[in-house]
Amino acid sequence: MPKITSAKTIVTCPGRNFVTLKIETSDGVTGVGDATLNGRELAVASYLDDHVIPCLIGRDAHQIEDIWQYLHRGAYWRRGPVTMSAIAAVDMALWDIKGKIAGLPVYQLLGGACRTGVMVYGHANGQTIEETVERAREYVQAGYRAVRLQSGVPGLKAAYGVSKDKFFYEPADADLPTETVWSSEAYMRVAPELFAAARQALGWDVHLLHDVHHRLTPIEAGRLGRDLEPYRPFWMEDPTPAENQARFRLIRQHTTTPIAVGEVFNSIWDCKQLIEEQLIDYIRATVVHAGGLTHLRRIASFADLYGVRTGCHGATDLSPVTMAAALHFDISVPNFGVQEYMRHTPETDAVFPHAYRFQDGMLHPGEAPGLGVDIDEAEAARHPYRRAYLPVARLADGTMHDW
Ligand SMILES: O=C(O)[C@@H](O)[C@@H](O)[C@H](O)[C@H](O)CO
Ligand SMILES: [Mg+2]
Repeated sequence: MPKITSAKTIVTCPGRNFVTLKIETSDGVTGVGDATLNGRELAVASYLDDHVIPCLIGRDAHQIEDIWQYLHRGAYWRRGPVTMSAIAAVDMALWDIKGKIAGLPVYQLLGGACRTGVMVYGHANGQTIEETVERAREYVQAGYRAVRLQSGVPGLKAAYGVSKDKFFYEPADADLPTETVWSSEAYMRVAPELFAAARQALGWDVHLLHDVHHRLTPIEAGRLGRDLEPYRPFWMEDPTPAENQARFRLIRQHTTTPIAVGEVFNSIWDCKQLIEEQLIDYIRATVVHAGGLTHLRRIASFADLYGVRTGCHGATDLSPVTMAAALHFDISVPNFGVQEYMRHTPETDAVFPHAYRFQDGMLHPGEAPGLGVDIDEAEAARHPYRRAYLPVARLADGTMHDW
């Protein structure tokens, strides 16, 4: 059996920080896992280096479930984004190793393909509605079947999801958190106008998505959902903070606009009530922050009981290792919805060579054994860590709000 002989974390910053776990076995087979937690990267690297890796050495790399249970139960202190991202990285690397030894792409080990490819959505954004719709048109012309729309808000210097760069979006932009000012009132006026303009320009054959990014109260979210209904959004994402899952009952009472939640979740307990009360339509939890493929499959199976579909997070702060692992998950689950695909920069892709390819609005994980992604350590070493924080948001009167 392939024993784990060594493991290490690799921190690199090709334009933004990534933490990668690399595990080596007695067979000489290696596997990689993403351990990136935007703005808190070194916490996960330390959790792995100082607390997890010593416990891995000598274990049977094939025992993915037992190692998962050992790291989850054995820590005593359970859950949380740092812990579950570290466990996720181990899980991804062990599935990578298992696939390489079996000579099969991981999706074949997960039950095989349930679809020909994985529908993805791109990110159209702009300072104005016109700019955003123009970007969306470019995504449609590039073959995307689904596009997220995020525009600036008149009167606000910055709005979530609006990038200075036309194609790439990276919110962790400063050595200390950038302070932004938010107005829900101004935002709630412009979002329906954005969707009206987009439907007018693009028609009905493209899925349009939107990320509220945790910023509204439940009743405001109910109002926004109702205002968007004429434009049939594919989903309204993160309408309100989800620590209290019961908050979503009020939104559900007021709108049929589909709801997606979960990119900040790290375990099934964060979404159990949302799913069993059918308060959401898509679960956004992803491989790197929700305990890896092993735990994410449990969440997807539970969601399937209630007709909730997957819609995994796929922002640039999730490395190509997560994107590769997510595609093996996406193509193999029965209740797949859509996969976010915020493309990485060429600089990042050079550090993480990968097999997945975009074609006709879809990604496919490829047929390489394992996850089909690796880390070029020499290239990674060229990009030293650089501290970066996500922004924070305050209201005009200084009250802390949700970014
Ligand atoms: O839906 C999304 O992609 C966003 O919510 C992310 O861009 C999110 O802001 C970042 O992943 C935070 O690091
Ligand atoms: Mg989001």
